[in-house]
Amino acid sequence: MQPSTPPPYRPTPEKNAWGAFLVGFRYAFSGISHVIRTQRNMRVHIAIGLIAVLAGLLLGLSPLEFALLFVTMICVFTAEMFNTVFELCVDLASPQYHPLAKVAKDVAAGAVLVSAILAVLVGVCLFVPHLWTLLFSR
Ligand SMILES: Nc1ncnc2c1ncn2[C@@H]1O[C@H](COP(=O)(O)OP(=O)(O)OP(=O)(O)O)[C@@H](O)[C@H]1O
Repeated sequence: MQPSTPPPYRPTPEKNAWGAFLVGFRYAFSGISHVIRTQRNMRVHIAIGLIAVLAGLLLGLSPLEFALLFVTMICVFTAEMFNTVFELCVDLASPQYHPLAKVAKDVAAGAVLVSAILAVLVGVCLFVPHLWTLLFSR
């Protein structure tokens, strides 16, 4: 028996521009929720981000320092989200083992690692001076 091919994707047309705009948000939130539910690493990134924000509040980071912290956090979150996109696309295109599939997934995972290293470096630059002042200045 021939495997049945799924029907082609046809987006449902929205009645008006506002409807299309709001539906776009719904899809985007559904994507964010999917990554949080399915990716343990994403939950770890969020937890570390929240701890960093809390530490920033306690140590009195400046607005500019907070801006840098938020930019760095979003870099890590988006890297993890794109990593998930690549994993899903690779699994869709190549469910069997393929050397190119391996390279694609490894590079995507490498991008998350690079962004996480950046976050650690930024964290050190932001927090160490404040901790230093707190601990050693009288
Ligand atoms: N189709 C494939 N062909 C070749 N190698 C693959 C394939 N799928 C996965 N791999 C290899 O296995 C590794 C882990 O892949 P997997 O899809 O399990 O990602 P993961 O990092 O474990 O995902 P998650 O973030 O969901 O934990 C990839 O980095 C890649 O080296």
